[in-house]
Amino acid sequence: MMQGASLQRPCGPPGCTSARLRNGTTASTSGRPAGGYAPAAAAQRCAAVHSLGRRARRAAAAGRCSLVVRAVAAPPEASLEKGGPGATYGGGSVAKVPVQNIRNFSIIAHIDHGKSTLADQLLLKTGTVSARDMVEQFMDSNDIERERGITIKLNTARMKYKASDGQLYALNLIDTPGHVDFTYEVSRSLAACEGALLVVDASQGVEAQTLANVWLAIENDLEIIPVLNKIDLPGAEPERVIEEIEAIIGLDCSNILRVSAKMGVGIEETLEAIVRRVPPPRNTTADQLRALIFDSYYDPYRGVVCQFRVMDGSVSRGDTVVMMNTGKEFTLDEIGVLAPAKVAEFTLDEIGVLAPAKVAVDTLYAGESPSVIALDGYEDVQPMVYCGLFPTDADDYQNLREALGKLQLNDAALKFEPEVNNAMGFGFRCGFLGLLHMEIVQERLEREYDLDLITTAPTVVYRAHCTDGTEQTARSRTV
Ligand SMILES: Nc1nc2c(ncn2[C@@H]2O[C@H](COP(=O)(O)OP(=O)(O)OP(=O)(O)O)[C@@H](O)[C@H]2O)c(=O)[nH]1
Repeated sequence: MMQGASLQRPCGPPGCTSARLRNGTTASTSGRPAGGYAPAAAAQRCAAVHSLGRRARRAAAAGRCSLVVRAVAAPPEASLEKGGPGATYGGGSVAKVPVQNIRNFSIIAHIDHGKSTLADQLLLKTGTVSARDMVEQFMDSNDIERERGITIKLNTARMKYKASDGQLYALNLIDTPGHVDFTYEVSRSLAACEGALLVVDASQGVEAQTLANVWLAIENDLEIIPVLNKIDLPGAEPERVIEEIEAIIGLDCSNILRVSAKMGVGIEETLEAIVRRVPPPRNTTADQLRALIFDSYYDPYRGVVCQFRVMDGSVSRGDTVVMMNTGKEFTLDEIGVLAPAKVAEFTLDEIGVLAPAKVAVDTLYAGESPSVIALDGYEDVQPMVYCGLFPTDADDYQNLREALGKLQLNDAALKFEPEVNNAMGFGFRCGFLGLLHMEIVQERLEREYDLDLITTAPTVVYRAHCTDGTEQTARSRTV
């Protein structure tokens, strides 16, 4: 380590073989790459990470709006040129997209009403994913999502679309889960958008999560575009469902979109509706940076990667940003947008990302002023179901602690605290939003972090209002 130079933080994740110093130089660090990768592979990877920076710097100066990123190794042909307030697309084609041509939207619905299938069609229609590369539920990248056919995490993708007005638009999409246990993911997604496609199954009509998600969208002041999906089903009753939407939700359905995501019907109309009805983000490029982190995850190569929406100002690689809640400062090593899967388009313009930080949700800002007002965050979630998680091998206790910490970055609804049990030793008492959430967390810990776990029977907490006017809480034996 160089004398007199304080280590700011690793430029990559644990295992990356270099680190950035406060004096701007890069120094080598020793140690094996995380995850058991050979040092050569890590070094190669690290070089790819650094190479992204140049593109980011050129591109991001303009930025406004939006979603995220996961730093993806840019394909060699990805080009970012011309700078300025516009988007530049990879794959050789370069096009500018001014702020007024950006649309940030979510897809919300009750479980299984067809959100992910519709997202697939939008990706196909816009050419973001080729027909050859397309697989069902393309955006559900997690193995568990694929196996179970459900979405458990919000997923983002950026698409370019040439609308009927001849202009090119950048459409930033967030696909959300439908199951009630993952509602927290939906609320976070909606905070980063101006509009939402409300998908309703034409054979089932308005369901519990349709309503719950609509209220969330209304709370966030979003433009809601109703979409009647599965019109191809023999049991579809479009007219009855339209009446239901109007009566129960109060949405005007005179221009409702009639779609069959499965058969690819009504997709062009949906894209046009997004362009015409979802308002563009406000142009605040000249303001001081404020960005809302709506998701994050742990990458073994890069450390913590944050997905954020720039609400005001712009962001560039190399900027120093501050996490409002913790007051911690970070330098942005990489920024970019998330093309679904780690392929193709890698653009780094109006969108930004990535700061290593131990937060799942926070406001970022840059500059001197301590008077920056925090963006509305998210409500703190209250777990509904609890269970104890204990490693079968006591030596894995520390690994379990680390795994829970990393998983929590990607799942802000997960709560945990240490617990000691006479029979099982040291472990954690964990809180979940429901039984499915509990099952998924358990499965992710076992699969993604290679842990063998013993799980105690789930319990819920009751709050009893006693006749003497007191209030008591009690834990049920099992759910
Ligand atoms: N017939 C028909 N089936 C559809 C259509 N759209 C989706 N489906 C089917 O409905 C099922 C659920 O679709 P998904 O896209 O996974 O639903 P989802 O809303 O994303 O589900 P969650 O994310 O788990 O809430 C799948 O079997 C799809 O093939 C459609 O337009 N017509």
